[in-house]
Formats: sequence, structure tokens, C-alpha cells
Amino acid sequence: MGSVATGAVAPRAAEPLFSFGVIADVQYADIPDGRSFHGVPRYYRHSLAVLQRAVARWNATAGVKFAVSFGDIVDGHCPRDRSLWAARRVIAEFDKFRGGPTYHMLGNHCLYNLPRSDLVPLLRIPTGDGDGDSGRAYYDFSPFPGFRVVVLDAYDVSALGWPQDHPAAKAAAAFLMERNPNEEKNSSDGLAGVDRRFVKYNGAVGEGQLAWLDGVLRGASARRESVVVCSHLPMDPGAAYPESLMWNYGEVMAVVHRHGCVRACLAGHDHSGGYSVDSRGVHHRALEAALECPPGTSAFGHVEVYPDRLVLVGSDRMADTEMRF
Ligand SMILES: Nc1ccn([C@@H]2O[C@H](COP(=O)(O)OP(=O)(O)OC[C@H](O)CO)[C@@H](O)[C@H]2O)c(=O)n1
Repeated sequence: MGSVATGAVAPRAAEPLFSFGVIADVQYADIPDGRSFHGVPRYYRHSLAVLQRAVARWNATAGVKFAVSFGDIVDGHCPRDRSLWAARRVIAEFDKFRGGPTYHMLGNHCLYNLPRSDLVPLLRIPTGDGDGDSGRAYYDFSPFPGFRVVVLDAYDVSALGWPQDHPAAKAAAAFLMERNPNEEKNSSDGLAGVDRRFVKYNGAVGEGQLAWLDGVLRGASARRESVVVCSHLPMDPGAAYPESLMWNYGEVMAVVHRHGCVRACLAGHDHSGGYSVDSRGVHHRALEAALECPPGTSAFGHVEVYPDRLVLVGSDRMADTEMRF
């Protein structure tokens, strides 16, 4: 998506309340460089160097209290029998961040080679029920008084990661069968406009998660908190290509807009990045992918949080973006 704001950040007058690190789509694999389905170069080994530079920068920047990885830490091309090792290697790099925890979320690539029942504990995703057996992978936390971060599971309803006979996998298969005419369900051929999102590598937030989100945002509104929603999949057509959008982004945004406390929705998945402000003033920022940085270049950043705005301070391939509330 080519609409990322650059150079739009006003001079900073005061210290931020706190900051957090961001990086998306590391998609590490110990394999030679390759290309996406559409021919875009992908640097599977160099992406680990991008992550290392991100962690070094976060460690050197005052006030970075936590980091968020927007999913896809390991690429689907990683040999299956090396995927657990690769995921652990990436997590070990995140663990060198000394400012606080890294919060993870599920992306399609991790789910290609690792079942979600393994990924949820590996990524230390808080499950809400204490044992991780439910596969639940959405959560929220308050990093600072007056602020809340919500992490969505964009593959709650998905053809990826669940056992084939799981209700979520069956629902996803039926959903795709109804909306995507292609035998290859990763293909958006023949689909028009935002319907091009109805492909197998995307997913949806399920009913239970929608109800949970409604409750979290109701509570946040009552406490007058400002909320940032994080998701692997983007949720506004202005910030991402149609092929990258969450299947039911409209349902999620209806819940978000009902409460008026969400200031920004941050996402990964759309590797070229994008930015928009929706009709209700919510900022949407899809973050540029670490995977597609040619050697020597980077895409990571940190978000400075002020009472009235968020300022994404990006590295070279991640554009700066100011998001005023
Ligand atoms: N037309 C297509 C597009 C993709 N595929 C296959 O689907 C798998 C996932 O694609 P990939 O580009 O690797 O997904 P990412 O999550 O890295 O990127 C996000 C998208 O670009 C968002 O738009 C992979 O196996 C592809 O080969 C396909 O068959 N047909």
C-alpha cells in the first residue's frame, strides 16, 4: 500500500509518557533468499539481523517499556522439522530486549508449520484460562495508567493451525467455499475489490472474541482509557491492499466504533505498509515487513505515546507516522 505518511512528524515538545517497540513479519528461515508469490524479494536470513538491530535500538532508547511483534516470526518455507528451532531462535533475539516483555500474536506463516497448540505457549500468549488448551490467543493489558493495548487473534476462525475437524477450521472451510470460486483458496482470482480478502492466508475474529472485545472496550471507555488495537491482519481498506484485510474487519470495526476509545489499529501482514484514518477518526497503520528489507536495511520502530497522540518513529524502511487523537 503506498499511502504511508513520511516526514509528517511535528517537532516533539515534551517527553512521551512511555514508548513501545514494533516489528512485523520477521518470517525468519535459515534458507537462501527467495521471492513472494508475486515476485517480491524476501531475505529469510537477513530478517534476523533486522530484528537484532531493532532490539539494540529499543535497548538504547529511553522509555521503551515493551515490544510488540505483529506475527509471522517464522516463514512457511522454513523446513517443517526446523520450524520449532527457528521460532525459538527468533524468540531468543526478542528476549535480548531488556526494557520489558515482547507481546506476540499469531500470523499465517507461523501456523503453516506449527500447530497453534504449540505456538500459544511458545509465544507466551496469555490464554485467559491458565492452561492454553483452548487455543485462545487474544488478550489485553494496561502498560500505563489511562492506556490499554488489545491484541487480537486474527486467525480465530481460520483454515490454518486448527486440527481439520475443529469447529473453527470447518467454519473457515465453509466460509471460503462460499466466497472464493478458486480451487486454490490462496488465490483471489475472480474476486473484486475488498472481496479479494477471502483467501486462505487470511482469517477472522470469531463471535466469542467479538463479545470479549466489546467487554474490554466497554470497560476501557468507562475508565476513560485510550486503546491501541494490534492485529496481524489490517482492518481498514485505506491502509492495506484488499488481499491483506481481515475477513470480518467490518464486524470488528463496528465494535471498535461503538465505544470511541480506540485511537489506533496497528497491523502487520501487508508487507509494503500503509496508513489511513477511518471515517470515525481511528488511525490504521500496517507496518512494513522486516522480511523484505534488502541486506543492510531495516524496518522496525518504536511508538512514542503522548496524552494526545502516538508517534511512530520508524527506521529506514518504516515511515514515521504521527497519529493525533
Ligand atoms: N495469489 C496467491 C498468493 C499467495 N499464495 C500462497 O499463499 C501463501 C501465503 O502467501 P504469502 O505471500 O507468503 O503471505 P504473506 O503472509 O507473507 O504475505 C501477505 C500477503 O502478501 C498479503 O497480501 C504462500 O504459500 C503463497 O505462495 C498463492 O497461492 N496465491
